Amino acid sequence: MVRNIVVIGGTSHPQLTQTICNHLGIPQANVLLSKFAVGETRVEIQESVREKDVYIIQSGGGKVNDHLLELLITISACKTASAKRVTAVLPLFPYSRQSDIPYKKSGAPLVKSSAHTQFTFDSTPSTPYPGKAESQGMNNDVESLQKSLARAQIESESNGSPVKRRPIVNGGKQSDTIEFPRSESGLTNGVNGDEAASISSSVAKVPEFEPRPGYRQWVAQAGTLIADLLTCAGADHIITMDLHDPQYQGFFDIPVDNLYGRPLLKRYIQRHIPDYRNCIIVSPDAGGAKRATAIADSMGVEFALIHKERRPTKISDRQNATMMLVGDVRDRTAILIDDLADTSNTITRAAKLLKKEGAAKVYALVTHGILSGDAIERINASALDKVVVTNTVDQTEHCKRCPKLEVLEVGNVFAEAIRRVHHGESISVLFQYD
Ligand SMILES: O=P(O)(O)OC[C@H]1O[C@H](OP(=O)(O)OP(=O)(O)O)[C@H](O)[C@@H]1O
Repeated sequence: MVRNIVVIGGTSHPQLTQTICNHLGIPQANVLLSKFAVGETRVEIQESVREKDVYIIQSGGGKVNDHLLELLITISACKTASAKRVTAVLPLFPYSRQSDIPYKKSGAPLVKSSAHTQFTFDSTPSTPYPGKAESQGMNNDVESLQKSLARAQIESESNGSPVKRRPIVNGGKQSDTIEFPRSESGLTNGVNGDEAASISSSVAKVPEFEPRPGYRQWVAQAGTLIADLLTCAGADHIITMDLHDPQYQGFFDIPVDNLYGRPLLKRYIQRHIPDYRNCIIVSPDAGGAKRATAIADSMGVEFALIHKERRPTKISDRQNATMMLVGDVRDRTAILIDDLADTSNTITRAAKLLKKEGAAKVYALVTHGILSGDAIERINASALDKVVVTNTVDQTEHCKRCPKLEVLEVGNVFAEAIRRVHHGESISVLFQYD
């Protein structure tokens, strides 16, 4: 039994809090977590936390925004009640997939631009028009102009930017009408009079902004905000597991302990997958390759990689063409390793591809089984033989609906991390799994 320690469980995962408390040999703290009629979160700490070491267990997944706000208010409540130290224990860290864009402390994205720069929606490369010469560094000949227009169209199609579609000329032969701007001298910019005469001479206008699906210029990346909110609320320390992006730790000014789920996954493979030495570990996307190779290397088994191109639309055979396998899985047991399964599109599509490439069996071992929306139905209907997740997210309801699902317990790992942090011991032993 550890003393002077208080464990508070949020509403996201009561079972995990109970397991952690059982391991620590202490009862959960009395707290009232509810909502006012209007929908606002209400938190009441019903025992003294003065000068105590407080751990608040709250996972992502489910009603993630409600859980996050409840956590922030609980941290603040403990802090104002004079807790000595408050540690937020987030088995699944919310918003951790939204850490892509680095922000300065002042809030602006870390991009270089002069103070007078204004954002415009001009074509890329910039569109020539009367009075405006071709951009620097470009040759003023037809070929370079054609190339730049072609590039602009490819960019427009690949990233959804608001660059207007333009006809492309192939090898000097017009596949469609192409419009070049006329200079005031009567000559088209960069094209002599004869050449200009052979093509349409109407003036190209500066394209106007036309928002359309897929345009992501203003998609907020909330990573920094979430890190700042936790710190502002009063968190002194964060404990989490398998952060989607480990660099996210750098967003915090307080210590972050990112525990690994790999030892649990590795142990499962060794104990439950028949003839595991002949299996092949597969990463379903390039982002998870490091994670998967770490497990493959530690067990001395082979590794394969799937190149995934994410398209947020329905699954179809055509879409599967955007996944490509690098490696040989024929007649082998393939084990997909990933940090999380949310919609489960990634693992189910990967499983389909692996079976198509001749895999005998396909397992998916994932740390965070978020399984939102119709993920369970997708898994049930998929080529996956088994899906193994940890209970960083509550799996009670998922298990009832998914016979392929198996759950590994992480309560003991978090309890041990809490015990070690409380006593000021090293937790690096929890990172080792050989
Ligand atoms: O179950 P799903 O909804 O398909 O999501 C799961 C996938 O999403 C995450 O990667 P992400 O697509 O964010 O790419 P990344 O690994 O390159 O960051 C994660 O690593 C999984 O591969």
